[in-house]
Amino acid sequence: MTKMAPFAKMNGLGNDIIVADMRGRADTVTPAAAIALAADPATHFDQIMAIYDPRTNGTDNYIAILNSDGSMAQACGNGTRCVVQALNADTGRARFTFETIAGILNAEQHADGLISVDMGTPHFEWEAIPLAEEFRDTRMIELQVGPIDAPVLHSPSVASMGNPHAIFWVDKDVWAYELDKFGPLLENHPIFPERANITIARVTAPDAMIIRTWERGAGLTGACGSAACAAAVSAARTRRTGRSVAVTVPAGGELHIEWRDDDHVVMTGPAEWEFSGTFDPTTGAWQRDLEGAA
Ligand SMILES: N[C@H](CCC[C@H](N)C(=O)O)C(=O)O
Repeated sequence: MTKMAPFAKMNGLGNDIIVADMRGRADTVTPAAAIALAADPATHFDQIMAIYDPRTNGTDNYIAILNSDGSMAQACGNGTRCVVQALNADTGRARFTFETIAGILNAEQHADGLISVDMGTPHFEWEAIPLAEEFRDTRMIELQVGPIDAPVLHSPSVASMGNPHAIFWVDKDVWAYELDKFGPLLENHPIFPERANITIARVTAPDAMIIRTWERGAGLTGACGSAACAAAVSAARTRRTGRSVAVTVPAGGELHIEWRDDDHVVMTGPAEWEFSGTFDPTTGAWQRDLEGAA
């Protein structure tokens, strides 16, 4: 049996996150361990954020992101805020530079407890998202669900925040759509060779929108930070909003997204600790820490 590793069950606005402390170890969190932890209702998560020792000079930690189906994700905004809060509690530091498979990102915990993550720059080229075929205008690609002459959802914007996103604009209440039914079909549509995170978005003001997301590899979630970023930049690009937007997420609560003039997207929001335990990174066997234990 491998040595147990500490973890914290946390959430970022209802996005269920496990922060796994893999610092100082040579082993990794396996897809099998992720699938086992996701299957247990007590530890069910949307993403595991595994914190490793740094691989590159100038970075604090390497972070691997696993979805609940065991696949890897390039970005997880809500999870990154949870990592910052966990490391802040451990080290007292407020600013961090992380490396992920998608690159380097900076994050900071503010005095009021909110956490900002610089999610990097968005990409809109069809090859970058990626799409299976060329689309000159990624503000509105040809894709629809429902009857051909009366589609329920159609013409999404597509964007990469390191990971692939499609945003369907709607006028009605976002809860009126059967995202549990359409999400899996769209996530796995052949137009998305690496699958995609699927969001429906309703703009409610020039600086506000409400979204729901079907996440690649995780399904319906309480919130998806990178989708909020992808929706905000897509809304600004299509002149639905300005570059500073409050995004309401399904679990309730808001993320603030700022698309800065230097093209970086900065997401600000809370993170919440739920409980701590230890787990076996190979099998996913776990136990809860005793309440009040030192
Ligand atoms: N919940 C995450 C996104 C996970 C993305 C993942 N589902 C994928 O791209 O495979 C967030 O807050 O950004």
